[in-house]
Amino acid sequence: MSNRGNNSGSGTNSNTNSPNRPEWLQQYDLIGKIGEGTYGLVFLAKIKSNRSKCIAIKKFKQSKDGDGVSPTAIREIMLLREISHENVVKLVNVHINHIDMSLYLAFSYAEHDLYEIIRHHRDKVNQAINQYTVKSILWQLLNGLNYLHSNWIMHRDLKPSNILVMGDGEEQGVVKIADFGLARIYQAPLKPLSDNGVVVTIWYRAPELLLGAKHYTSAVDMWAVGCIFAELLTLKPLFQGQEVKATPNPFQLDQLDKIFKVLGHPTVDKWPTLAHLPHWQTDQQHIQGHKYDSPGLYSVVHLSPKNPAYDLLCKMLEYDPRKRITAAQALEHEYFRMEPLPGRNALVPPQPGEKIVNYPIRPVDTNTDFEGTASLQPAQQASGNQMSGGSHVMANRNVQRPVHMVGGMQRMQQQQSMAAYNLASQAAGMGGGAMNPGNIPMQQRGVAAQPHQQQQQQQQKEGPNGDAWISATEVKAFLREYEVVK
Ligand SMILES: Nc1ncnc2c1ncn2[C@@H]1O[C@H](COP(=O)(O)OP(=O)(O)OP(=O)(O)O)[C@@H](O)[C@H]1O
Repeated sequence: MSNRGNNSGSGTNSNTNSPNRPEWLQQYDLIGKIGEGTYGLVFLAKIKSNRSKCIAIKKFKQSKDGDGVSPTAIREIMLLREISHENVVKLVNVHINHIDMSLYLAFSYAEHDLYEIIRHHRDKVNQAINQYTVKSILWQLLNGLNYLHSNWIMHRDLKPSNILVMGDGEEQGVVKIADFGLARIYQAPLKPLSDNGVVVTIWYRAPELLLGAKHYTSAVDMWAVGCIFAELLTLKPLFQGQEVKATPNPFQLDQLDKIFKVLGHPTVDKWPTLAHLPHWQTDQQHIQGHKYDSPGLYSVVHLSPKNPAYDLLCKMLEYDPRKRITAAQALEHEYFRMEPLPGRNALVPPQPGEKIVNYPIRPVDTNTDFEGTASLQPAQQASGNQMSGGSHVMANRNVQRPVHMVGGMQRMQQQQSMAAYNLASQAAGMGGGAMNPGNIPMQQRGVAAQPHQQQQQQQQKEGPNGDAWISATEVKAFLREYEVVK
């Protein structure tokens, strides 16, 4: 068993303990880079005091103005710290390096994500994901989303790489939504289409967004869930539009074209507010003249129109956002009451004796440190992955690993059990993690100069490298002050 969490290998990034590292970093062993997104890099680290615990640290790039973290970002982060639900990834710590005002968010670590799981089935094993796993993933995704939506948090960028699945351990096979609310930290209504080479996908984007809706709702997330559901069934993205880059315009002709080809062109009859959308006119010029010979969604996803899975999918892909099914309604759908019933461990094999799928663990680039630069030391073995000295471990994407069973079948046998599970998850509620003592960055955009004494206090509390903890009390004080001076 090559569980990253249980491995005590010494594969840490050599720069972790360098004297130039921020003080807070001393509590982690930085293993290496695991990914890169629009807003920054994601790293795998272990907590020194508990080396069985892995953590994913997301380093955010500087904001466009290069002047640090905005008050809005601080607000959002405080909110994210209050979020606690089994199907939502936990934000465990927040760090700011005062030297360059870079922001680091530490999340609990998940070994798998849907992007890799789907890719594995499509490209490696050439076999559909079993029904039980699809249903369990979907149920947990909806459960997490229902919690976020009930707390007025929209994700706005749901896609397979943001849906994490826990690897070996007590939480094996539990689905966690990642990356929620982060777009707002950078005050972007929608993520940029392309920013320094990282491709941002529009495949999961709802039609109202593509048509320029300014006031959109949590229904945009349900559209994305529909697209992900279809992809779990077919292993292919449902609407694979060609992105038009270098424009802030949300109107994405090809993406809309791909959607209309499958679902037919929307009509004002079925979606009355359609005509008010800013790009409806543009759509008229480019698309409305087209005749779409819609093949029907069922033929694309290979489901019978009578199948409850198909019914649920159609309700998620309803054009009119006001008619689109909500997460709470979807959880009540007949699909989840039929065998196989969904369960907490989405990765357990459907039937005893059935083939277990060995999903690869995340590849780690141990040569990249927090600055995104190569470390001076050759890479070492970080976990179950065999890492060759000095070489990039990303090549190890295909390392196979057995998926181990925890406590045998953990499926919910009855609908009541799932309801109980739901309640238990909800009971975790807005627990609110304890805040760390310390300081907050005061050099905020648009904020009047801080009183001298306050600045001095801040300097005293900072670590030698300008790093600081965010404390709830001080952030609140800061926000109050900001509101006064605004
Ligand atoms: N908590 C986590 N545990 C393990 N891996 C994670 C975690 N959070 C993110 N990742 C992984 O890190 C990679 C990069 O994530 P990130 O969210 O930065 O980018 P993205 O989702 O691919 O793109 P974007 O930021 O543009 O939406 C992804 O493969 C993602 O699955």
